[in-house]
Amino acid sequence: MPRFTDPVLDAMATRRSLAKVGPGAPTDDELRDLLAAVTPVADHKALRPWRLLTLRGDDRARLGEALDAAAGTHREPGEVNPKPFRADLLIAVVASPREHPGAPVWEQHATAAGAGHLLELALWRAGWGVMWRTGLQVNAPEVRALHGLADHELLMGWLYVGSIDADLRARIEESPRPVLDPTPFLGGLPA
Ligand SMILES: Cc1cc2nc3c(=O)[nH]c(=O)nc-3n(C[C@H](O)[C@H](O)[C@H](O)COP(=O)(O)O)c2cc1C
Repeated sequence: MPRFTDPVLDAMATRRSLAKVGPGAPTDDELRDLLAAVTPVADHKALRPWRLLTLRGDDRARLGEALDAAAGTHREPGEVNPKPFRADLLIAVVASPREHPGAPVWEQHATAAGAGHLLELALWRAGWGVMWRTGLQVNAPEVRALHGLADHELLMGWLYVGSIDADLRARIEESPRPVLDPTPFLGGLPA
């Protein structure tokens, strides 16, 4: 793949999700610093229709219990749902739209999704491995209640964040994935 000389375009072109990440995660202070690169997300009427929640430590066991309750999964005593433990930090991306005559809810969801994507890229550039995950129970009542969502809010999933082994990172950067054919993505108005 031809590499972009512009570092932002290069980061966008070479980012990839990592299903397996190692221990460690950015602190809330580090996240706040990265948010300076996220808050400029395109936002019709500047409604700021999103917020983030960090889940660490035992929060992940609580998430596992909520997911199990939502799915009707029963486990043996002492057994926990392992899925939320795939990373030390989960960042819940919450769309938090409001009624506005000039910016319908779908546009506000688009802004929240944009914030999630920018944060994913910012974390990647800061050296962290990230994967955005949802699952069938993402907006189940038990899961929504755990996150304290209001009725109008939507949980857009969690960014699973952890460390990347230096060798893996080097391998990824040395062998970027093939570029997708841009043709299907670009068109004009039908005649
Ligand atoms: C909103 C959203 C939810 C996603 N949920 C899942 C998921 O639950 N499980 C999964 O394997 N991938 C999920 N993905 C896809 C991965 O995050 C990732 O984009 C995909 O594996 C492709 O990898 P790439 O980002 O390196 O191209 C989701 C992506 C988005 C944007």
